[in-house]
Amino acid sequence: MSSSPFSCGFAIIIGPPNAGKSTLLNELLDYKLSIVTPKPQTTRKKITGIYHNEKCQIIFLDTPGIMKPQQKLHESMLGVIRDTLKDADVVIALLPFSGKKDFFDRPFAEELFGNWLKPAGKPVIAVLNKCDLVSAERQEEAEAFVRKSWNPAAVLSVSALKATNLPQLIETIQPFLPLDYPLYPEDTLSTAPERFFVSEIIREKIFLLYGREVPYSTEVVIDEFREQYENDPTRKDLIRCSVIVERETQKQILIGSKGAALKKLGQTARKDIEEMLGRPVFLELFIKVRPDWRKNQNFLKSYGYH
Ligand SMILES: Nc1nc2c(ncn2[C@@H]2O[C@H](COP(=O)(O)OP(=O)(O)OP(=O)(O)O)[C@@H](O)[C@H]2O)c(=O)[nH]1
Repeated sequence: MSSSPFSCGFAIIIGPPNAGKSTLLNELLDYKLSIVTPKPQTTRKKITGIYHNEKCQIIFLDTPGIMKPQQKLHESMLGVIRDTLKDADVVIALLPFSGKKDFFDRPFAEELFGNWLKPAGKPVIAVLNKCDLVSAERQEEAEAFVRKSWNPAAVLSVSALKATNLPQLIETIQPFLPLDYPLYPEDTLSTAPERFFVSEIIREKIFLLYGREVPYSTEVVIDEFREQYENDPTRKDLIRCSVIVERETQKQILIGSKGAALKKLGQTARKDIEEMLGRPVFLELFIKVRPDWRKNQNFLKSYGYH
């Protein structure tokens, strides 16, 4: 633990799908870094978000939700989580209140603490999210239960959605950060490149605009990102993306009748991309069918999953 007036280090947020990790990160950083949608498993790559205040700098490593490996994509996600755990100074175990009889998914919590966090040997802060769904009494019961069952370094109930107890969360994390100097300049929100956020915005729009199985079968690849506006403000930046799907029927759904759905996707994504970049862009989307890409190791590699 650090007793220095300034501290800095890496925190990993780990929890089940839909626990609220992206919401928490976005709320803490007051900026839309990782995508947030109501469907589980929308976060597929590690994102680094950086929180600053006058006392600390916390470099957050976001992870995909933990789930049973049912297909190759999921195995690769689990690998990302294991690797990210090694880099962390402190672990935020995010358990969402379920609103049901049990406080939260107990078998999952057993597995998380027993199989993942104990072997990793890192200090763990148990953060019980979605506390807006339960009474204060129930929060206290749940906190006591977590302390007794797994004895983490700290336990705290928060609501990422309503921004409840978030300053307390920062204060709880701070003593576990080992460095006494910041690793990044104060205005750095994330080290991930702009093109990563562009693809995340497009993926978010696909999740929001299309129902059924389509979003889960989709990957977005940036083929070209030509920055021309800075040198010549009469020319917009050009972004060419491939939207990869598994089947011809999914391609038809993405395109929609007379291309209407694809047009809407392009328009809504472009608006957010321009807002994020602070400059105008010309966005081109190409839909490509790659049968069963999620089961193919070569495709997974070429899309950045290792
Ligand atoms: N009531 C309530 N809902 C929340 C809270 N935090 C997040 N949610 C909701 O829970 C859902 C999932 O939130 P995300 O932030 O996408 O969850 P995630 O853990 O990043 O999900 P994955 O992408 O599956 O890993 C969304 O509908 C959020 O609005 C909270 O504090 N209270």
